[in-house]
Amino acid sequence: MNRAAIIVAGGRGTRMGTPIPKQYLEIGDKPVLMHTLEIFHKFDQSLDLILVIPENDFSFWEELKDKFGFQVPHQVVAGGKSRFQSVKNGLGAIDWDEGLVAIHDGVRPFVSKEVIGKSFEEAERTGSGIAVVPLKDSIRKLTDENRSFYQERQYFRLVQTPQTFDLGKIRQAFNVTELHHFTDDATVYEHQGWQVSLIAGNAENIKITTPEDMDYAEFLLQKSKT
Ligand SMILES: Nc1ccn([C@@H]2O[C@H](COP(=O)(O)OP(=O)(O)OP(=O)(O)O)[C@@H](O)[C@H]2O)c(=O)n1
Ligand SMILES: C[C@](O)(CO)[C@H](O)COP(=O)(O)O
Repeated sequence: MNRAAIIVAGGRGTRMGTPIPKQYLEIGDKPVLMHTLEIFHKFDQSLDLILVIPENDFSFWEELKDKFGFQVPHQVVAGGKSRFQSVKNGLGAIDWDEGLVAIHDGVRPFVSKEVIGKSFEEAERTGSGIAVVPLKDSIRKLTDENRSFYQERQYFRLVQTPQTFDLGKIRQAFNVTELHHFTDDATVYEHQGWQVSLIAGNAENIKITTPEDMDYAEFLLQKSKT
């Protein structure tokens, strides 16, 4: 069965606030994005890897690859104005029609190989495999009247990536006008009336988003080496 992974890194990292977008910041010995590509390559060396970055960053990425001697084979595709558009561009770059595709945030370098494997297995079985984790904190729902209500947290999950799909189905799902609530790929798939299948993610699989995440990322990297 054909298998690909689209690593989306077409964002600007405004919440991180660094002059260089967060996907290119170094943790340990190399940029975040290189750690992410490496884990997918280690998972399966025959996986087609598609990296989506802003077109303006293409030459910068070439410089980074030279500087860090980065050898993981991958195809580079231009990002879009939103994550939805970046994923859509990535889907368009796959040159086969039947198989499975994992969609993963470039800024989640600590996904485990086990989670990637489970997401592919579930997508092969049911059409989709979405990594999620339980909540650790209590949660409250806010209302427009400035009130808040208790919610039963066992009915909620935090959604991660990878989100892995049957390629034909996810291509069909992305062939729609973008809606504001399409913050992830599961939501786009679900918009077709199809139910998504959840799998257990790993707690370390954080999305590097704000400056304090960089310190935690360094800690996680060191921990993974011990
Ligand atoms: N036009 C975009 C926007 C986001 N992403 C990617 O989607 C992932 C999750 O997005 P997020 O963490 O929100 O990244 P940014 O959009 O870069 O961050 P911010 O919202 O703080 O600007 C990231 O790997 C990001 O690069 C993308 O490929 N194309
Ligand atoms: C896809 C995602 O990482 C799942 O948690 C998340 O929805 C991306 O959201 P963002 O608005 O791009 O930060």
